[in-house]
Amino acid sequence: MATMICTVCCMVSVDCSERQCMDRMDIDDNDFPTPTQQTQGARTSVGSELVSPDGRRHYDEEGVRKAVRDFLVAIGEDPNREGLLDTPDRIARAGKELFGGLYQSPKEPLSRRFKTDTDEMVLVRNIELYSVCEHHLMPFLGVAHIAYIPSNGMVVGLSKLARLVEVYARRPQVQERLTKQIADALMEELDARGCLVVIDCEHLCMSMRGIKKSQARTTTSAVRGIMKNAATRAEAMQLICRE
Ligand SMILES: Nc1nc2c(ncn2[C@@H]2O[C@H](COP(=O)(O)OP(=O)(O)OP(=O)(O)O)[C@@H](O)[C@H]2O)c(=O)[nH]1
Ligand SMILES: [Zn+2]
Repeated sequence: MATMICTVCCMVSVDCSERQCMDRMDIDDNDFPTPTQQTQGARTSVGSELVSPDGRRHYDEEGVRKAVRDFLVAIGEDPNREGLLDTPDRIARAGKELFGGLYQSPKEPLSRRFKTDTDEMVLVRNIELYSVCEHHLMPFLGVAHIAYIPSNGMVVGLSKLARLVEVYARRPQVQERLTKQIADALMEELDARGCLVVIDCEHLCMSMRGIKKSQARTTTSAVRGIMKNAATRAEAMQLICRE
């Protein structure tokens, strides 16, 4: 029996259609490991290959497994002890989620537009965000707030804004670039008349190592188009900052 795998969210599921993922392909059930394979030590996962939108790079699961084994040896651990035996494979699979955005395009969430009869501001606040800082490969986490002003009434589903955040957060990142990329995608792919993106995060590389300032929060913003207008920007900021 054929199974559907979504090349957007990588979920193997019939539920995928409910997630409104747009780009799916048929694969064969035999491409997936059996339950037995999944629970064996030092296992090898067989699954969907992640390929970047331009087709130039793919996610090298075996390469990640080898690198993690080498890393464990380098820190003085024994990759063959029981607790670590599956770790290279776990990280190889986790990496597909954490860095899956490298294999997605902002076109995916933003292409399913629909028309409304208003060009007023749309704002989604407190979109949970987990990313990985490119300097230390440690998590940074917090929230994104996205406001935009549609043109000709063309909007996207609200969940697509959160999906857009995922596309750019699931990569080695710096917070400034993440903020800018989201704003640029809204202008280019959604053809918004203006947008404001505000991101507020804790960086674990500042909390659990180095300077160890766990209360520090970093806020970045990017403003584009007619949202640069002082009154419009102030309105958006007021809506974002309300309790
Ligand atoms: N601007 C910016 N800096 C970041 C981000 N994530 C991590 N950093 C910073 O990247 C910098 C890397 O500094 P380096 O001096 O190269 O590395 P380091 O010796 O580990 O630095 P310390 O964290 O100060 O110990 C640190 O100051 C981090 O706080 C980010 O999203 N944006
Ligand atoms: Zn860092």
